[in-house]
Amino acid sequence: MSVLEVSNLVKRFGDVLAVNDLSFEVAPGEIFGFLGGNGAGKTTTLRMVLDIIRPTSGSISVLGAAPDRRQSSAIGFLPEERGLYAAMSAIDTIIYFGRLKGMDTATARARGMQLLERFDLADRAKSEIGDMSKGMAQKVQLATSLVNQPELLMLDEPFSGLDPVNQGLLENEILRASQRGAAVIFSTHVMQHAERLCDRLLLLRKGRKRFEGTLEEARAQLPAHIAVVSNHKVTALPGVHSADPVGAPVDGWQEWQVELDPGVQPESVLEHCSTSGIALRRWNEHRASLHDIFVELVGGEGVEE
Ligand SMILES: Nc1ncnc2c1ncn2[C@@H]1O[C@H](COP(=O)(O)OP(=O)(O)OP(=O)(O)O)[C@@H](O)[C@H]1O
Repeated sequence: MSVLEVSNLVKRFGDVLAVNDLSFEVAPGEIFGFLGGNGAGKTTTLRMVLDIIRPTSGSISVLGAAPDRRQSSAIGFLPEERGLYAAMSAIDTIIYFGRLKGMDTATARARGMQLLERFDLADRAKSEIGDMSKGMAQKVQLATSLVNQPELLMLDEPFSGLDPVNQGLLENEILRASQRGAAVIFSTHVMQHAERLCDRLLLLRKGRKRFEGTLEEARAQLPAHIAVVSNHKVTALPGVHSADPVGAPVDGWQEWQVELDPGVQPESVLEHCSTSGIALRRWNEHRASLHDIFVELVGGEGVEE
């Protein structure tokens, strides 16, 4: 059973079609990257899942039921707009959120302390949020979303504002939640995190789904590029879309930059060369990164290096 099922979801704000006929599912234990440029509709979708705003049409099922704030005991959410009570201590903040989600104080305190230890903040448990750095406060807020060991963890831009060490801590927490069986959805503009973590990803463009699948499936949408050195003209090989010579040949050996037809696997061209007796001296595949895929499928806006 899916933890989250979104079907033909539409959200209009006046003239703005923020979410346009969006459908997807997320299974237990799955890490699902929710990617798209600025204004693509990511936050709007997450807010509908949380029942903060209502869809114009379409349906959402969270843990087998329509969104309802009473489900909060099974959900963890890190909002894009961070904000906690400045005058409350870190541990009291986590306990407060744990209580809101139906936990007893002792369990919330024990889990809160475990999380603060993992986040390297145990010695700041009694510090007020207002006295903490932005990144520290963000880790406390992350702890509030994890304290109830949610079955559905939704993190809106969780990496922004964290230094590389804390980004690594966050990656570990995402993996840990998924290993525990939670479905994890996170939105990001930073493709490397999505590339490392996601089992599947969804690319959203102007409210519409542009792609959903694994990273490998996303890669298959783009033509493969290969650098090759051969004593043979490679332009006419089957599966080659274009081949441009690089520099002048040396002793009859020419370097080529080759683009294959979409969907053609580099191995099939390599196999053809070997069975046809075409000699190759060098063969380097350039695998498309998620950054390349994002720029190609969604457009360049809203992607960070
Ligand atoms: N409450 C609202 N009233 C009017 N328009 C809204 C409202 N909330 C969102 N929108 C519009 O809906 C569209 C989608 O916004 P949303 O915040 O969901 O995008 P996003 O993908 O989260 O973007 P970002 O990466 O910039 O956070 C935008 O055009 C935005 O202006």
